[in-house]
Amino acid sequence: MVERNSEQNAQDRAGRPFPVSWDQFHRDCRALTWRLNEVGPFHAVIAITRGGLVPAAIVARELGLRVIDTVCVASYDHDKQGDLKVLKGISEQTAKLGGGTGKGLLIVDDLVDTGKTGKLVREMLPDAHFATVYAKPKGRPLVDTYITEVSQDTWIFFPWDTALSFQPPIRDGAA
Ligand SMILES: O=P(O)(O)OC[C@H]1O[C@H](OP(=O)(O)OP(=O)(O)O)[C@H](O)[C@@H]1O
Ligand code: HPA
Ligand SMILES: [Mg+2]
Repeated sequence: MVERNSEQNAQDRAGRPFPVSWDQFHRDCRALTWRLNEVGPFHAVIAITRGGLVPAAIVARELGLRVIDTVCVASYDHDKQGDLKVLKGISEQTAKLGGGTGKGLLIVDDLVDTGKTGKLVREMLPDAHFATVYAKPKGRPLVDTYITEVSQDTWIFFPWDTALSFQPPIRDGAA
């Protein structure tokens, strides 16, 4: 029997794998921006770190926005969610642009899963527009605009978390 390493077991626990390449991610971010372009204009983009930094850079570039702030939240240790910790909120300057409630601000994250992170940030900025590239059913009601929905038991593997590696043939048990 083939020895399965701990990373493979972690992926099994995480459910159906959905690997996303840089190319695909860029395309999905551009598709998201086409939708957001109909909704704006926005004063600033707020990335939920760290995953939101990548789509926020692409969306900001496409929308011509140069004011970019962050809300720094930590919760997952690989595929296990712990308590949410807000390590940094938005700056006073960005808060002013949003009139204190986030009006005209665009919050961007890579995905919503349970929706816990999105809920926390929405509470901080109730009138902001919340956009994600991917959405799972539990978190989807929190998002104003997203591109691709995946099932709750799917685990999305982002290109910045992965590397090319050998895959066994499908008939030999590859996912
Ligand atoms: O809807 P939820 O169940 O709250 O999960 C979604 C959040 O989880 C991931 O971030 P994570 O906390 O893993 O940090 P990271 O962005 O630094 O990877 C992802 O980037 C979202 O921000
Ligand atoms: N992929 C990567 N990070 C995540 C996910 C996911 O499906 N859900 C919560 N954080
Ligand atoms: Mg995140």
